[in-house]
Amino acid sequence: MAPSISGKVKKKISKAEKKETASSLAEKIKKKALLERQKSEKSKSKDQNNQDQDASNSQSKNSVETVDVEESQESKINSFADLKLIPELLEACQGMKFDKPTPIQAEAIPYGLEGRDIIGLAQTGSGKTAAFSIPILQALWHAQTPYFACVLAPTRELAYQIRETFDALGSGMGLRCVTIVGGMDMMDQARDLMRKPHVIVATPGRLMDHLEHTKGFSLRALKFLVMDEADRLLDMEFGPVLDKIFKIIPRERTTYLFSATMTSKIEKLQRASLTNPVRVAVSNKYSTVDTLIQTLMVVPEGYKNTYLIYLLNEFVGKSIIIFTRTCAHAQRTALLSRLLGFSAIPLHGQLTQSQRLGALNKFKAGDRNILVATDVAARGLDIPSVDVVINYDIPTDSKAYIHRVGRTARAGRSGKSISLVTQYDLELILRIEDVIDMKLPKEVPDRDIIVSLHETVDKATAEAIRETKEFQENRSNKGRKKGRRDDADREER
Ligand SMILES: Nc1ncnc2c1ncn2[C@@H]1O[C@H](COP(=O)(O)OP(=O)(O)OP(=O)(O)O)[C@@H](O)[C@H]1O
Repeated sequence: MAPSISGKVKKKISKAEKKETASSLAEKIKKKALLERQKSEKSKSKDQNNQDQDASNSQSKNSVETVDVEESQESKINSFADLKLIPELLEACQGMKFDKPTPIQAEAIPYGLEGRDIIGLAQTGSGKTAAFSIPILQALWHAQTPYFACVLAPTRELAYQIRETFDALGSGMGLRCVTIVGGMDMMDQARDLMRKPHVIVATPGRLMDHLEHTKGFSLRALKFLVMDEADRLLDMEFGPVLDKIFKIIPRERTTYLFSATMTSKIEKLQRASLTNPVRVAVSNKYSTVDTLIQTLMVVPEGYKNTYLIYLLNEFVGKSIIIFTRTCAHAQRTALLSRLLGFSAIPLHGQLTQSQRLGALNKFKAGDRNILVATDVAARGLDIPSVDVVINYDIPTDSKAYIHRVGRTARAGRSGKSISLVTQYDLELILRIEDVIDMKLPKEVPDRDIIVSLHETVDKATAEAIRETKEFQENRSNKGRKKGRRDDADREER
């Protein structure tokens, strides 16, 4: 046991020394905490990826009984007419300018029409939503019963988007579809549910609220359950509420799991209680699309915002999504961009639901050409015009990287992604390169421009930090109820 400092010696330590000791100690503690955090983040993502990897390595044999349908098989389906769809659906596809089925649609829809459970795996932007909507609508045409299908999505914005696809495809068949998500009025939703909708698109938390509290509403008649972004929904933070939902919906039903990145963990898939599912995989486990150009920029400490503004200058006028790890980063980065004359808007979980929908609509309409978002916008959002995705913060989960960059280069269009990499991110980037099975080429900015920008950006950053603090104080002063978060955005703070 190290001898403790004697009383006399202690007295001699001057106040200044104590302060000095304290501040260097604080510095040490901060550094240690940062290292701990990075270590735990790395080990968490390493565990996550290793588990996934282990399970996928051994998954084919002892996984849920499935039939792999690889794209390599020459698909017999070359047109929507080949699918023998009802005329109303054929006309809807034509109206949406769907000339021919995408690979996932050509492979999955026939199994759906046969009544099979499906695990659908296809790249981002490849038409998975229509792949699961069409068989449901074809079956609904012959059944015409309320509460026929329920689609679960991990975020509110994605739920709205899926509802739009159902409305468009079901436009000729008197479809009644409702969206049930957090952050919106419960009474309005209860009224919508009493109108006996055919299809319910929901985030799990709010759906469970209604199943527990809305009189007369039940899913006893349910025939189809879809989990879009299924691997995300089967993550632990949705565990308890999903288990409750699985307990009260009929086991006699058709179940679809779709995603661009699928979990192979057997127990997770079994929780979704699939019956002899067919696994339709038209891409390998984790792949990004070929029309996407992906690069990275190594950023020196303290220069991240300058590099970001350098890129915004490079891509002036383009439609850009910037992804950050936390709400505060999203708010601050949007404010910084606006202070420097860019048309940016934030989207994150600390905004009200109407602010979130407003931000997304402004971006979709082109009123703002830069959306600064947390991972609440990483999955599923389909905004055809997005030209560039910038990873301001590198995601700790490699799957989040695939979904983020998949917001561009959709439906065969080209797109670009750039990731800003600091010395703390090297391990994460190596893991991402390993998962997507490609080395991300480095881009080097024009040094002179960086130097000329740095001071201005630094000043604007200080102002953006001040305004972000103000935003967060106002928000907590309003005492916004800490409702349950539907959004699976575990890294939002
Ligand atoms: N057969 C088709 N022909 C042309 N465009 C299509 C077709 N099917 C879907 N699309 C369009 O492709 C875009 C992407 O579709 P969707 O959002 O369903 O992709 P996704 O695979 O679900 O993507 P993500 O994995 O990011 O959720 C949408 O704009 C959709 O309207």
